[in-house]
Amino acid sequence: MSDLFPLTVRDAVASRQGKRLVGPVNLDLSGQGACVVLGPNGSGKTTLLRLLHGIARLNKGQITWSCPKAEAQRRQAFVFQHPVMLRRSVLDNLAYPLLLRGVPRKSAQTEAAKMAERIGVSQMLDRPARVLSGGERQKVSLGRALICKPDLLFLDEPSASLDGRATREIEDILQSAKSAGTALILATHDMGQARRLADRVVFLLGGQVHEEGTATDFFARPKTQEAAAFLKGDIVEC
Ligand SMILES: Nc1ncnc2c1ncn2[C@@H]1O[C@H](COP(=O)(O)OP(=O)(O)OP(=O)(O)O)[C@@H](O)[C@H]1O
Repeated sequence: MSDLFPLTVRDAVASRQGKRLVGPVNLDLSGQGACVVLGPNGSGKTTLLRLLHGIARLNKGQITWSCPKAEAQRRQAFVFQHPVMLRRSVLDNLAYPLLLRGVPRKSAQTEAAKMAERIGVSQMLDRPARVLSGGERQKVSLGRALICKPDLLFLDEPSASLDGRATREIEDILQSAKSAGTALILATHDMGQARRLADRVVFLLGGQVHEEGTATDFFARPKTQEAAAFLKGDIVEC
């Protein structure tokens, strides 16, 4: 299997109704560890993640992977801020992506039960997924994304509106996915989470990459006034 990374973004622009939402963006990501995308509300974090994953339309520029695009898309998954649960049990929600890939039901359910163990939902396998709490839904959605062993996982605000314990559980799952070799690209407003998970940071302002670098450098020595102000918790306008 060829490499998915590096990911190369050249002069990428997304516009809607005559308004430029993102771009031009230039980025090179190697795919090691977690890249955290930071920026004020409306700076383009969600749009950038969706562009990279191929679920938002690119108006100009190029996004290229080191393997063919269809293969790259098969090797990625996306966890949304508000996960949609299928009208099925927790077990069947977890098994679903494997069924879509042609894995026989019995094997898919065996794998789903193992994943449930890993993400801490094995006591609720038969429960309808739609009655789960926000934190439980987010864990199932993560399990559903990880069950096909993606090389890259996108996450858009994975623990927004979750409490400390649920956030910690989500981060534990992410840390172990990261250790197992899954690259993460994650948008978050939670600066504690960014500091705990990030290996690299991309800081967006007004739809453009304002600053980018290692997490150590970004948090200790931001290069721009705007990033320094953002880290201090000052209001930074897009
Ligand atoms: N389909 C669309 N049509 C028009 N404008 C859009 C569309 N999608 C997003 N936008 C606008 O693009 C800008 C960037 O939105 P985006 O959701 O990517 O930002 P964000 O950084 O993720 O924001 P937040 O932190 O509030 O979630 C915003 O001004 C938003 O209103």
